[in-house]
Amino acid sequence: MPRKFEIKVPASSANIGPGYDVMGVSLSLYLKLNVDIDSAYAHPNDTNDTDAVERAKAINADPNNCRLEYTPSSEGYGQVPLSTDSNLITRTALYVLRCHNIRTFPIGTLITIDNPIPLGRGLGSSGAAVVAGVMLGNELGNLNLSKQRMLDFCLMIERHPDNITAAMIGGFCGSFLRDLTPQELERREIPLAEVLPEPSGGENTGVNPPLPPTDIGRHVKYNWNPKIKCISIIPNFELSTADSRSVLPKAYTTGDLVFNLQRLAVLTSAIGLDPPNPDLIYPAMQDRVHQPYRRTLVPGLTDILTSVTPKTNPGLLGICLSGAGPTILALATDNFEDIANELIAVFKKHNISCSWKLLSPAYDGATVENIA
Ligand SMILES: Nc1ncnc2c1ncn2[C@@H]1O[C@H](COP(=O)(O)OP(=O)(O)OP(=O)(O)O)[C@@H](O)[C@H]1O
Ligand SMILES: N[C@@H](CCO)C(=O)O
Repeated sequence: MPRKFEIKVPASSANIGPGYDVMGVSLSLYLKLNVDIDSAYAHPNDTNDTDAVERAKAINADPNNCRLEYTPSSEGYGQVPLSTDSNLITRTALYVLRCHNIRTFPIGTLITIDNPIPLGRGLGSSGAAVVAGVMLGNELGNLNLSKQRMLDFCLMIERHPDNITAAMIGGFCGSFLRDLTPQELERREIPLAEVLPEPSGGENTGVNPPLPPTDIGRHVKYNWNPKIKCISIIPNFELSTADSRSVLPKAYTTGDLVFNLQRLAVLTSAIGLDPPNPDLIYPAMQDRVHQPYRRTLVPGLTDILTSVTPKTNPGLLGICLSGAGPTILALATDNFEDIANELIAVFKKHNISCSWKLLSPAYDGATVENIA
């Protein structure tokens, strides 16, 4: 049966200052997958229709029966792999399908991806790609997995829960990973290469990958005062999450941990209060667990985090590094353009140029809509 549907997954900003690997907010910037399945695409009747013949060639050349395209305006266009064995979204979908004994996509699958989320900038591009891939596998395999179960699959790939929980569930979320039994832990710590084999080998690969343990992640959704908007200042360079995690220490002092825990406890409620209080939010967004160590990777970060305040810029509530950086997230109720220009000017002093976006929380999280 031919079928068309759209998967939509929001960007996200993780940590929000003190909530390293714990907090995240989804943002109104959406990765979209347009999926069109018709077995007739693989065998066109009209051999004079050059588009149909090209489409069939691409589908039949792919070991997983799929033609994958990005819109030319997409972030990552010409950069991300289009082979379904290598692309993060389709590899993730194949992982989910193979866990359920389905080896490839349905014959004649066309996927067009529109991605406005900049890659490697701290706006959860990989989290959105993983969530989209898990939802794609769920739809293509008619698996009827719940969002809670889909999060387990996401956690086998992106192993911290903050971005993926916000992207899947929507809104302002807190999350943790439950204690796993030694057997479950062994399964979850299987190297990524064994979860997502590359190349996948199409239908000739007979071995199923490891199923995730059940209910790995636990989460809550906090209130977010809708007057609070998210200004994202996006520097023109990429910083991979892996590199940005590699500079963090293995242990912390009690003083630094208590500093973060105190702020985290206040911030989770302060963001829902009305009116939003900058005297509470600005200091509660400070952090001693990741931002101080990432200063070496983001020129100007110390300046940004200290020189632009609610006193210098009315309307501003708080500032932090977005995810692993280098994007800066500023929460504000007013004067968005002035605040953005001020932050861009600080980066400019450090020879970094930036673009900016005014975003809001994406309350619905990831969605699937049937088109036909
Ligand atoms: N839409 C996409 N299609 C294919 N691959 C993607 C897509 N989005 C992200 N990726 C992959 O994820 C990588 C970026 O992931 P990374 O975790 O380093 O940064 P991020 O997710 O943007 O930032 P953060 O996790 O700090 O929010 C890209 O280089 C690319 O390999
Ligand atoms: N909590 C993660 C988010 C980025 O994926 C980090 O800061 O490394």
